[in-house]
Amino acid sequence: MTMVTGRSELTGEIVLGANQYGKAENRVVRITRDTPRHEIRDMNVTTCLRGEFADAYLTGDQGAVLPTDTQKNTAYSYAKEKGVDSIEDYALALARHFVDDIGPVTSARVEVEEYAWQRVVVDGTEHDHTWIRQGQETRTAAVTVDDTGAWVVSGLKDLVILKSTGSEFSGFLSDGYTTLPPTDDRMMATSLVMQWRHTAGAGEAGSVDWNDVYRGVRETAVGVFANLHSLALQQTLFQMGKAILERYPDIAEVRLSAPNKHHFDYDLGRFGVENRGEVFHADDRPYGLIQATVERSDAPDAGPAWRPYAGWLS
Ligand SMILES: O=c1[nH]c(=O)c2[nH]c(=O)[nH]c2[nH]1
Repeated sequence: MTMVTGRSELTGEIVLGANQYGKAENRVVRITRDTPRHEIRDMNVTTCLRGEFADAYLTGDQGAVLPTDTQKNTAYSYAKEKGVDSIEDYALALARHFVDDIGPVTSARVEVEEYAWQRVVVDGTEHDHTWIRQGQETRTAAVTVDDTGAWVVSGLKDLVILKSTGSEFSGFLSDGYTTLPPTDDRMMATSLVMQWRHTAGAGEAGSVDWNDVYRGVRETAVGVFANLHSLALQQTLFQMGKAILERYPDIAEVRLSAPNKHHFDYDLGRFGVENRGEVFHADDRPYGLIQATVERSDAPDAGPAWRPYAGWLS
């Protein structure tokens, strides 16, 4: 961030700063059909290359540039060649290929979103090749590979969760603009975004059961949300992160972001009707946005683990 201090004329040399490029949002759907019972993995795959690409920007020389079209083709081909046992392993294979096999690439980042499908049940029997899209919840993975190692951040987003009691909010600071009444019984709802950084598993392929850890982390977060009597969404987020770190020693940190999806008691008193937390107005905006990182004091350095592609350069 640049501080604006007043009018000045800058005369320094103009140079190319950080740069990266890739193919964003390849919609890759992989069906495994080796048996009559098919499996589906539905992904949104983003590839990003970092390396010796300055000439493309400075002179237009494309000699070092692996086209984004080729990156797209590789993402689709790897879904077939390597399969998609987990989005983490798929992303690691793809990122490693770009770093190991494409000369000018010094670092590759692959970001994957996965959409969940639920097998339909027809006449009491699970159907072999038909599914229904499961809500808006999305599983995510962001993998970075360079010559020195690999970093894996797993996550989820848009997990919409609500509890109708077991939440309060009171004792807050108040000033002349404060109108919010304290409450010891409110609805609490959010659309949770969570990412967790692994310290293990980036080495040997198959050394971490990413799918199993994902299920466990999600289960832990949901359990805390449901069972903790919450004094604030802030407290709930910290306890979620803490429980995840306690359960998984290989996870270094958890980042959580949670919009407070406000549900206000609708004033039925105007009609002489009592409303005891039974009828709410679900407000979609504005919303409180509560965010926290829960981390270990001895967590190893994050390196490029959080350096994003889809977003902006950092
Ligand atoms: O859990 C909450 N945290 C807040 O910081 C806050 N602020 C607010 O108005 N309601 C809430 N609820």
